[in-house]
Amino acid sequence: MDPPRLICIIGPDGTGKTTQAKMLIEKLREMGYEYEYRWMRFHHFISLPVLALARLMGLTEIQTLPDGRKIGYHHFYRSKLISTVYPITLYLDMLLAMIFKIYIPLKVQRKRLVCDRFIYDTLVDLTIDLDNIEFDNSKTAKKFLKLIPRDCLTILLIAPYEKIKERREDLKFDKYLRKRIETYMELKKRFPQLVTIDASSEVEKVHNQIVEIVVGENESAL
Ligand SMILES: Nc1ncnc2c1ncn2[C@@H]1O[C@H](COP(=O)(O)OP(=O)(O)OP(=O)(O)O)[C@@H](O)[C@H]1O
Ligand SMILES: Cc1cn([C@H]2C[C@H](O)[C@@H](COP(=O)(O)O)O2)c(=O)[nH]c1=O
Repeated sequence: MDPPRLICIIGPDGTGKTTQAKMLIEKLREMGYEYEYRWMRFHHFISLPVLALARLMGLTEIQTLPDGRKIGYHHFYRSKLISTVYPITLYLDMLLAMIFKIYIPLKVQRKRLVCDRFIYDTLVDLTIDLDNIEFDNSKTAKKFLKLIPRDCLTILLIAPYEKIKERREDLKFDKYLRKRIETYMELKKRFPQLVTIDASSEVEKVHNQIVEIVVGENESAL
């Protein structure tokens, strides 16, 4: 059977999504399937003025790391206005991104796509920004979820905090990494359709597991 035409790899920072998405595209190409890469996080267009306003209101904290890199935190739960308006504008941005980056290529151009991050990651980002663990149950979250095509295969890469910290120096400074991992664990419970892989093993092992899920055990040796 052909692999699904839309494959999404989601999960906390540093779990290997980009690495695995690229390896999967290469493997599928060798098998005769042309897939395109899509990065599906942070589409800010309509939400941009809201982000700017939030910054003016002092709701954005910027942490500068010893090497000069910066990590931004959104404390949007401190403002009723921003915590109401931001998810709606982000939804509209996601809708636009879905139309141009996913629906048209998938349905009109008949392309095959591997996404590095997807709508579930945006729900996790919003859960953290709004400090609302129930966000994925909200009306807005349901609207986001409705954007997901029915035949989409979503693979969640998960790894323990200590493992992720080893891989990416900068992430040990991220104040919300633990909370982010916990939020993905909650997501996994709520959405059993997410295929979860322990991403703490070596790159090739994780890759083989993904290939097995995508093309089925017998065909992966092709
Ligand atoms: N299974 C693995 N074992 C060890 N190191 C890995 C593994 N997968 C990825 N890495 C390394 O971990 C780092 C992060 O990987 P990658 O950028 O693919 O993760 P990511 O989930 O896309 O991260 P982010 O979302 O923060 O961009 C890279 O240096 C990569 O080489
Ligand atoms: C892969 C990719 C990344 N970025 C930027 C956006 C963020 O600042 C970082 C990390 O994003 P990730 O989702 O955690 O990988 O990289 C980008 O602008 N475009 C990309 O294709």
